[in-house]
Amino acid sequence: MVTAAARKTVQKGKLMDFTSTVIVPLLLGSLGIFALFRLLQWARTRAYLQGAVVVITGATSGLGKECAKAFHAAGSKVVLCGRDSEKLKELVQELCAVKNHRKNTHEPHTVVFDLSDTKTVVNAAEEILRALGHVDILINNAGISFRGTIVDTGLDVDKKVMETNYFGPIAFTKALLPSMIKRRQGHIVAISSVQGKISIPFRSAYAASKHATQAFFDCLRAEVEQYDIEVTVVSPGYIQTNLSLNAVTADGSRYGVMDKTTAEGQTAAEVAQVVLNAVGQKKKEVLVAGLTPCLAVYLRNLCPRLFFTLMASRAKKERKVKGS
Ligand SMILES: NC(=O)C1=CN([C@@H]2O[C@H](COP(=O)(O)OP(=O)(O)OC[C@H]3O[C@@H](n4cnc5c(N)ncnc54)[C@H](OP(=O)(O)O)[C@@H]3O)[C@@H](O)[C@H]2O)C=CC1
Ligand SMILES: CCCCCCCCCCCCCCCC(=O)OCC(=O)COP(=O)(O)O
Repeated sequence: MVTAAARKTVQKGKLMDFTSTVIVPLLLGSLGIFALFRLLQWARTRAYLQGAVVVITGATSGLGKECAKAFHAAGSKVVLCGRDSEKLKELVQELCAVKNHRKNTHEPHTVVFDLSDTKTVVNAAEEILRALGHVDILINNAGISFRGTIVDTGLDVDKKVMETNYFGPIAFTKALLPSMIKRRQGHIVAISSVQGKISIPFRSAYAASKHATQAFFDCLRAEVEQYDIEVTVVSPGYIQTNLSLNAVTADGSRYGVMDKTTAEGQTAAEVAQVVLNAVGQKKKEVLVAGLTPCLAVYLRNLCPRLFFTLMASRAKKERKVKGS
């Protein structure tokens, strides 16, 4: 007669057998496949970026500066664009100082121009093509933000934000696109924002420019697929940069406040790494934000009425705080 204790021992033994013959090999196998997949992804990204000509706008600070460091370290030939030649020179020195420790890095190029002046944008694109022959990856990163009520904001301010965040980047993209089409090769990145997908009060010009960016680059992606040109739209949430400090206000003056949300955002280096991986993996779009902004994006699409109510109450609260 088999006792209950003996039956239990047999069952335990079978379970251990099953664990060691099925579950453990399955787990190890999955882990191995995952590690191999990540290794292949890493190797593909490295091969894609090594020696690639990568043009980055707004390289003088924040996310653009960190992208410059990340792509330079990955072995790309970075072309740093900005308005301030001194800041660009300092960045080149910083990158070249790191170069001594790393193989396969290239001396960065710099191009000085203002994105809000379309003529200089086209000249800059020509200058880059003359100097380097082609562009593999264009990262449209530069931008400014805005704080103000719609009723108080002059149209010149709306235009300034649109010129910098929308018309400048699209003019630059259009100027470089024919050479990419000719080579049937290229990758265009637009740094948009969560506010390219949802609009929050007192950011009208900024949210409008980012919605326009999203729309333009979505159209572009579809139109250039036949030439094997990639388009990646990156939509970050708050990043610890000078964006809010440099934001323009209703009368065109500088906002000059480091918002708490910005100060508590992700680091620019973290987001730059996400941009680099998204490029390497040829992602079509990436939302790089915390849970609340991501939920807000879904809410806007799935339950717009609730989203609009939340935004109206946010506007009311913000007005009360400012006493206006
Ligand atoms: N910080 C955040 O919370 C978020 C930022 N983003 C986006 O990230 C991008 C980078 O911004 P971020 O790094 O945060 O902000 P920063 O203010 O730190 O950097 C903005 C960059 O854009 C450049 N720039 C501004 N205006 C012009 C112009 N007219 N012509 C040429 N360059 C110009 C600035 O140059 P200069 O040094 O000369 O001023 C600077 O290099 C922007 O597109 C922004 O909308 C998206 C989501 C969140
Ligand atoms: C089911 C629960 C849903 C919860 C939804 C709550 C909705 C709350 C709104 C949250 C708004 C988040 C806004 C995020 C905006 C953002 O990340 O923008 C990034 C920027 O571009 C920052 O620029 P700014 O100049 O505005 O600092």
